[in-house]
Amino acid sequence: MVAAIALSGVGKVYADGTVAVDGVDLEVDEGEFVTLLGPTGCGKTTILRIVAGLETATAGEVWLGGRPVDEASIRKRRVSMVFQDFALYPHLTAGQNIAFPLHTEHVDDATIARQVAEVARLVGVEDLLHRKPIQLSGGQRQRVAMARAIVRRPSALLLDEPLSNVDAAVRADLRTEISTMTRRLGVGTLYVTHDQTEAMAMADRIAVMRRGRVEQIGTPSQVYSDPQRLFVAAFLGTPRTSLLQAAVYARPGEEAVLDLGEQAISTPWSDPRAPALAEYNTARITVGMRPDALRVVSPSTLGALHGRVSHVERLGNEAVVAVDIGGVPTAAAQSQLELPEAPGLLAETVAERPAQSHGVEALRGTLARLRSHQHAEPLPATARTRYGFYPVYERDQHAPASLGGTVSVRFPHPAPPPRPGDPLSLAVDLDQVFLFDHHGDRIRLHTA
Ligand SMILES: Nc1ncnc2c1ncn2[C@@H]1O[C@H](COP(=O)(O)OP(=O)(O)OP(=O)(O)O)[C@@H](O)[C@H]1O
Repeated sequence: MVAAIALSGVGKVYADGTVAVDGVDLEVDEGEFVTLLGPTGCGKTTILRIVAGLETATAGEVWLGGRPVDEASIRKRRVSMVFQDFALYPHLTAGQNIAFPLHTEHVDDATIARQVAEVARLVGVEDLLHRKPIQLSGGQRQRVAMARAIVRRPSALLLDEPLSNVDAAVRADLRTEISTMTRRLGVGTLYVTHDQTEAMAMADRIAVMRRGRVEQIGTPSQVYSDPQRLFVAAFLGTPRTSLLQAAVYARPGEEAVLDLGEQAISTPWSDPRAPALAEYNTARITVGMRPDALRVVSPSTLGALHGRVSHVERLGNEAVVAVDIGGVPTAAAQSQLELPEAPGLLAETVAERPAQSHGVEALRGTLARLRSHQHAEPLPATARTRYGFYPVYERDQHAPASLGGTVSVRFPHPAPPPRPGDPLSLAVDLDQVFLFDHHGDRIRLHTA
C-alpha cells in the first residue's frame, strides 16, 4: 500500500538555530490515524507544518500518496489542516465557512451545496449552517472546522490539538467522532496532542516524541505496555510510572537483586531472569514500576517492599495511593521535568516554600533547581548496602511528593484506602517491571 503521508529523515533547524525536528521517519497509511504525542516544544506542530507545506524542512523528504512533494504548492498537496483555535472566518456563516475551500477551486454551486450538506451531516452541524462562528459553542465551531477540512476530500488530514479549546464533556464525544469519521473517509490522519488519554483513545499508532525525535512508534498498547525508552515509560501512564535508581547485584547460585538503597527487589537464582540480570552486575540502572507491577501483601510476605503511605488521591472509582519506599527517583532530566505538567509542578514547588524565600526569589531558586536538573546529573556519593555500593543521590527535600521516590498502588472501589502515614507492604511482579540502562534504553532479560 502507498502511504498517505511519509517522512524520511525529516529535520528542521529554525533560522535562530533551534533544532525543532531531528531526523524523523514516519509513515501514515490511507485511513490510518497516527498521533504525535509529546511534551510541549518537542516539534509536533513543526512536523505538521512541514507536511502542510507551511514550513520547509531543512533535511529529509516528505512524500504524499507516494510522491515526493517538497517543492509542491500547498494546494497541490490536497492536505487539510485544523488548528486548536478553530480559525473560522468570523464574517462567514458556518455553511459559508465549510464551502470556502470549494469556492477557491471554482466548483459549481449545486455541487458545493450538495457536498456542504453531506459533510455537515457527517459532523452533525446540519442545523447550524446559517449561524456565524460567534453564535456557536466551542465544540460546534470545531465540528465546523472539521467539516471545512474534509469537504475537499483531502488525501491527508493534519489535526493540531483540535480539542484543546473544547470543554471536557464535549471533548470525549468529539474524540470518538473524529477518529470514526477519518477512518470512514479513508483519509490518512496525523493528529498532534500532548494528552496521552486522547492519543490512547484515538490512535491506530502513536509516535511518542521528545526533543524533535520519535522515541517510539507503535500501537497504543505497544507503547504503553512495552516502552523501549525510559522517556516513553515516564510519559505514559496515570499515575506516573515510578522511576527509581537501582544497582544490580548478582550472587551466582543464590539470587540477583535490584538494590534500591534502603531495600531491594530480589529474585532467586532458579528464576531464569536472575542469571540474565547477572550480565548487568554492579550496573546502575532505572527501575520503572506502575501500579500494575505491585500488589498489597501482608508485612510478613517474603521479599515484599515496605513503605509508608505518603499521599492518597481519591478518584471515585478507585484511590491511587503513593507509598514512600525510600527509593531515589532517577535523574529528572530524563523523565518527569520535561513533561507538560512541569509548569504546574513549578507552581506547586513555589507554593510549598513560602517560609524560606519570597516571590521572585522563590521562583528564581526553583528555576535554578529545575535547570540544574535538566543540564547536569547530580554528583553521586556512595554508601554501603548489604549488597554493595549504592550511589546515593541527595533526595530533594523540596521536590513535590510526585517527584519523590515513591511507588503507586491502586485501591479499586469499594476497598477502603489506607491513610497517609500508614505502613504498607508490596509484592513486586518482576514481569511488569521495566528496567532501563543509563542511556534510557530498555534492558530486556532474554531468558530463552
Ligand atoms: N519560527 C520559529 N523560530 C524558532 N524556533 C521555533 C519556531 N517555531 C517553533 N520553534 C521552536 O521549535 C521547537 C518545536 O516547536 P513546536 O511548536 O513544533 O513544538 P510542539 O511540540 O508543537 O509544542 P506545543 O505542544 O507547545 O505546540 C520549540 O523549541 C519551539 O520553541
